[in-house]
Amino acid sequence: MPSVVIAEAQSADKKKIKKNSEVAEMEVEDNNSAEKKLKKEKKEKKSSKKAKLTDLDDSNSESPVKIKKEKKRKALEIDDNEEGRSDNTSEMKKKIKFEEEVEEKEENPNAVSNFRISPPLREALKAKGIEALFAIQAMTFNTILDGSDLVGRARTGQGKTLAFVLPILESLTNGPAKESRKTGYGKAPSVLVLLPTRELAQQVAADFEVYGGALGLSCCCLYGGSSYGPQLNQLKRGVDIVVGTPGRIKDHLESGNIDFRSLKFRVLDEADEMLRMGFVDDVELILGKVEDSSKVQTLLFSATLPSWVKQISSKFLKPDKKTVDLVGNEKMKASTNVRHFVLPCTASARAQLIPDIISCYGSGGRTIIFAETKDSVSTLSGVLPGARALHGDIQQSTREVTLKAFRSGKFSTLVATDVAARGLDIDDVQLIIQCEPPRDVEAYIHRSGRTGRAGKSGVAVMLYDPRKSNFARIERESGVKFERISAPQPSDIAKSAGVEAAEKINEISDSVIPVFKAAAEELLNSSDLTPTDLLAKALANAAGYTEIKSRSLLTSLENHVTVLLECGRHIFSPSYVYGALRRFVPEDKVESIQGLSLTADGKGAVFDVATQDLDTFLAGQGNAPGVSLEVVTLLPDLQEREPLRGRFGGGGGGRGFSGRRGGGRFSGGGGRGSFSRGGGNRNSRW
Ligand SMILES: Nc1ncnc2c1ncn2[C@@H]1O[C@H](COP(=O)(O)OP(=O)(O)OP(=O)(O)O)[C@@H](O)[C@H]1O
Repeated sequence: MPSVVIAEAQSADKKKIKKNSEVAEMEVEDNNSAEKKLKKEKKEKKSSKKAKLTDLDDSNSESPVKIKKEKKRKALEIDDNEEGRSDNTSEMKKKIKFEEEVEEKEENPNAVSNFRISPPLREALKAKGIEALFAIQAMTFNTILDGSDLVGRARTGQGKTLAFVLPILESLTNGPAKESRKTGYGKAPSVLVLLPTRELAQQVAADFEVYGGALGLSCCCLYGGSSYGPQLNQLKRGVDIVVGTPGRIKDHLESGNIDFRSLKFRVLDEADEMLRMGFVDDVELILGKVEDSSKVQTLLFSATLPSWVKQISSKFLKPDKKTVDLVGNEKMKASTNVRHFVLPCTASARAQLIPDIISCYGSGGRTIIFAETKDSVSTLSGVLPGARALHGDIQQSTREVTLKAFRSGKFSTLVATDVAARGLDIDDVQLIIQCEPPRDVEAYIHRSGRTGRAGKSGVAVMLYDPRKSNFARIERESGVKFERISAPQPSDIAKSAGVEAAEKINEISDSVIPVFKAAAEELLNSSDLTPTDLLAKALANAAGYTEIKSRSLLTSLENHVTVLLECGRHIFSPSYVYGALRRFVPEDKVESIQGLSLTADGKGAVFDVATQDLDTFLAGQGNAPGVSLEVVTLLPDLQEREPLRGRFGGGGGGRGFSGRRGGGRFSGGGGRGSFSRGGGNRNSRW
């Protein structure tokens, strides 16, 4: 049988789901001979987010299409019966309501009412504002409810959690798992969900509590860093669903606190991350504890599917498992609801620059900043006004308080390690800032996926140090086409702050005038400035500005400008530029330039110079025939840099590239070996 994979071609305002057999890397075979590839095209109206569906397998279930046709037929029947009885108002009302329902369903085949979702669950969804399923949910619902193992893949923020929560709950209460499900005091769990981080486990458990609670099902969350007692009590009383992180679940298993004999479902969410975090053995041990896996349905959901997922899925999922892949071979792997920017910035300029990026791109919402190490998270959160830190060394209870406060809007800037990159779903995160390119493309996809969720839009800004970072690989592998931007200039930000301050002046009560008038007159009389200039200063003061500094384009340093050097011939190496500068600029000034980069056309080089040294550079050029220097306000296209090769080594004795790249970015230890989930190493990443 051919493999069946559903891929989604998604654009900002249109989703198209199509069959794509090339994507079938996963060797997922659909052995159902009655498999129907039901292509369903639905014209999009009004807003954009309705997906075109290809039903995977509706051979023995009521498909949305069937339901819709049935309802339409019934509506027409009522129509016929109603002829000549137009005075029967209650019947008429019924008819109108019914027709409205039919219309709604025709308009959106993913309407919740088109699925086998029972009324209490429907109500619970409605209370959360969910009236229709997202594509990944619609495409997996019947498959899961009808008993298949499944690998599900969709971009970040597309609703993978409910894609397994809803059919599992229906199966336990109204579907195949209902009969054999254990009930009563001390019942063993029917569902096990494994997640890589504590925060994620709590988030998924909260969904099970809300929606499972509506059906009378109980859930407990088992994660490290919290006391065993309450978890043990819950397990003893009996729960339907266990959600947790591998380490703690393993501990409970080994202590004999959990019994898997009644298990009906096991779910691996963000399984790639569990392996990356060193949970491989724990995960395999836990999954292996299920004695008869033929009686258990296994589901694996992820936003990214690196090749090793094949191993896990072929080891633990049944051979006739299905795959629903809404990303597939699509070039763009990251969220398409997000605008992706890159901005050159050195580590030392970050703290100055980030508040301005937030002003420009934060849209007044929440911002998450990702830094590579716990140390840099602590440092940055300490210097950014109103920011708080989240990383693996912070006590669990504090982590929970911090996240809760962030969710509830008590503060709006969270600085975190990758502990917050996966799965976290926080409302109104408008902006993601990454302090440097992450080491792998998956991390980029997950970090930037904390915004632009559930159909909303967002912005992701990735900072990079032009001397040592290279984002070409991330761009290539994620399919993201980065928009290159320069640092927001303080003058631009101050301008908009000035407009706001001026607006506020109009709101100030006239009662202040008599009190401040004498001081105002005194100021006018004693100053050489015009009233307008004085008022401008007053506005600056009100907006919190005492001076305006310029910011360079390459390193985003304040009080630096970016200079373009050309010499009428091709420039092959930075050392040539250093050599040229030494002909007319003192050595210490040459040493002080920052971010030297060659232009893409090879005809020039750009570098940042301290504003106070600019005159020395410009005046000196007269002594070097053929060399021209010019301050630029727009960065030209630059040559890409391979950070780890010695291409720019040597530097002609100047402050060359090689000297600065010494320690590399991750001094805490290279490669995957540096991941530590136990904490302790302040340079480690979690
Ligand atoms: N059918 C729906 N209608 C409206 N909102 C929904 C629907 N399904 C899920 N959501 C909301 O969408 C958001 C994202 O869902 P979820 O966290 O499951 O995404 P995800 O695909 O798991 O993302 P990630 O890969 O980042 O973990 C959540 O806030 C969720 O409540």
